[in-house]
Order: sequence, then C-alpha cells, then structure tokens
Amino acid sequence: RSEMVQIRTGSQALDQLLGGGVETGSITELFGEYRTGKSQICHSLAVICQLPIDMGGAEGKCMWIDTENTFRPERIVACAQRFGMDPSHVLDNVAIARCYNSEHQFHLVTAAAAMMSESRYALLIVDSATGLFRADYNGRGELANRQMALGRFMRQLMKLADQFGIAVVITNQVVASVDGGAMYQADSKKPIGGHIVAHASTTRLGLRKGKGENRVCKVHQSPNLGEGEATFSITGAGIDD
Ligand SMILES: COC(=O)c1cccc2[nH]ccc12
Repeated sequence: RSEMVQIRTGSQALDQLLGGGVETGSITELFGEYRTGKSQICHSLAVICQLPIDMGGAEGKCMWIDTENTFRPERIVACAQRFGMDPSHVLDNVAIARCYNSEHQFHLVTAAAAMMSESRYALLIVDSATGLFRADYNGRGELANRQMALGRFMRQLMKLADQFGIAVVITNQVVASVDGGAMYQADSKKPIGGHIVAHASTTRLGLRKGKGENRVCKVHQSPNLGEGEATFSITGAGIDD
C-alpha cells in the first residue's frame, strides 16, 4: 500500500463515507441489484482517476472490462465536461474491452498487466466481475468449479492491485437465491460468489435504490471505515450529490 491515493467518486457524501474516495492498491466491490448505480459510479471514477492527485484524482488512465455492455462513452464525455476536462482526451484514456465469456475475462486481466507495464494506469474496472462466471458455470454440481474459477480470478486482481498500485473496482450483481431444501426460508438476495469474492475484496459497498433518482450506499466490509450510509444521485454525467 505504498503511496495509497483515494479517487473521488463525484458525490461528496459518498467520498465522506469512504473517508476520501476509492483506494488505490486494493479491490473495492460494488454490489447491489440491477439499476442501483454500480456502473454509474464506475463512469465517474473512470474520469476522475485521470485528475491530478490534489484534485481527487490519481493521475492515471482507466482500463475497463465490460461484460454487460453497460459502458457509455457519452457518459464519460458528460462527466469530463462537468470537471472541465477535455472530453476526447479523457475518452482516449479509458481503455475499454468487451468481454464475452469467463475464459476471455481471465485473458483480458493477464493482458492488462502487460499494458500496465507500458503506461500509467490508476484504475481497473471489471463490470461485472461475476456475471460471466454465473453464466458459464451454471449447471448442477458446477458451484465448486465456479467458486474455484472466481477465486483464481480474484487472486489475479489482487496481484494487479498490489503490483501496479491501481484501484480495482468490481461490480457484482445481487440475484435471487433459492435456498435449496429450506422451504420455510424466504428467497434471500445474495451477491454472486459468496464468501470467495467477499473475502478477496478489501472494501465492499452495498448499493440500493432510494427515492426517485437517489441511491444509497452502505459500507459492508472495510479495514478502516465505520458503519454508515451515504445518499447520492444518478445524473447523465455519472453520480452527484
Ligand atoms: C483498448 O482496451 C484494451 O485493449 C483493454 C481494455 C481492458 C482490458 C484489457 N486487457 C487487455 C487489453 C485490454
């Protein structure tokens, strides 16, 4: 964690909850149901990471692995304009790769290491980190194989965060889970990957819908942050207070 920097999120309330922003050198997991703002926080971070450190950035590029086609260049442009940055320059510094299956996802992270040796990256986004593993390992008796593959993927991310001092931000969809057998138990909603992903993430942020365009973020796991929640809003330019 040498010279750890915090990347601001675009919402001062969320930055306060996080003690300044998203940390470089570790993995932050954003989990929540669909449309709770996970990808919107990623769009803001992809722009803000390029700002000078004394302006809440981390003076590096962003690398983005997109498995759900949630990347929107126009959001990057709008967010750059909000911060008075040159939109085309900012967009050029977001290296986006579409990802089609979990095997390709492994390859992209391996290849990412080579790119990070070439130029300065501050942030790697994997949105989502778990969806393709759920799709590819979805038969009966595949849970153990899925957990092993997810564990291997998370270790690759931890190595990147360590080796290059980058912030790794992963999104994880919360899905309805029918607890087999326990007929009385209501269907609980759980993040994919269970304890395998949870233990590998340094900081875990739970997102949920608030009133209207508002969303609420709650710290679920952190080495240093206290309990608490922050409300932010989703705009055309990422997230704001
Ligand atoms: C242009 O973007 C890339 O080539 C890229 C983006 C995110 C992860 C990646 N891994 C290897 C290439 C790559």
